[in-house]
Amino acid sequence: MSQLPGIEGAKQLAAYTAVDKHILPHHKIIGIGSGSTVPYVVERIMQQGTELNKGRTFIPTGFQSKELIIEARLNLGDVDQYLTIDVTIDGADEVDAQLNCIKGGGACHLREKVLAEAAKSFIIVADYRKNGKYLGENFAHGVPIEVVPFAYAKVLQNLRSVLGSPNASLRMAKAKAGPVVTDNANFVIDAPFSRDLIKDPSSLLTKIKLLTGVVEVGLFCNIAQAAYFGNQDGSVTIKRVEGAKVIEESIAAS
Ligand SMILES: O=C(CO)[C@H](O)[C@H](O)COP(=O)(O)O
Repeated sequence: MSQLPGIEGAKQLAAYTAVDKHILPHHKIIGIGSGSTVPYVVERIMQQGTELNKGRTFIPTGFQSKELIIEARLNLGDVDQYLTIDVTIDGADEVDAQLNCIKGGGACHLREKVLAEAAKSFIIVADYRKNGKYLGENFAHGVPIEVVPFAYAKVLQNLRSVLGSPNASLRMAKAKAGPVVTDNANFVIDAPFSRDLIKDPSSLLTKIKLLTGVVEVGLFCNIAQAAYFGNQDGSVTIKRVEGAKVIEESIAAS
């Protein structure tokens, strides 16, 4: 299905397959996530045709996806107008066996979580590198935590000395002197945790969220209904919730 080589091909494959399965003609309000996989989601949605898309509204998770929606000439909305979204499709930095995710590599996880929770179905698209058994297995940068700027030093201290993340650090900008500033004018801390501390991500999420000054945590627990991973051989691995279980299946390369 994908004509692109390597990792880009894997991202495109995941995105195209997820759109084909989850963005159906009757879906009118659609959440668009952030990152480098999501442009392929928008590409595939556009391939569904102008006629279908003119009756739809697309809600972005941040500046990047807003630009994608505008450039594609799709109808733009916001989550304060549409409290219920039919489907949100987004990327992830890592997904575990239970479909818990680390998100926020692009510092958009506050809006991403609002749109994920507002959606009747929240679907992840990623390349094979993000498909793990437990969180922190491959993604070593840590859990992204959005904080209000004036509280960042205190949150850092608490993460290091109370919650057991000695290497927690303020995310610094690459082409600007100073910290990364989110779309909500906040800072981001990246907090790596040992396997022992992250093995119950819901409990860790609660502890981090209770620190005063924390706005949102990039741990998405029990929110995703399915994750699509494009593989190097052109196949797609799908993990999806069925009842109380997560089922894993594969679509062979076409
Ligand atoms: O959470 C995110 C942004 O905050 C992204 O969805 C995540 O970083 C994955 O991005 P990519 O598709 O580039 O791997």
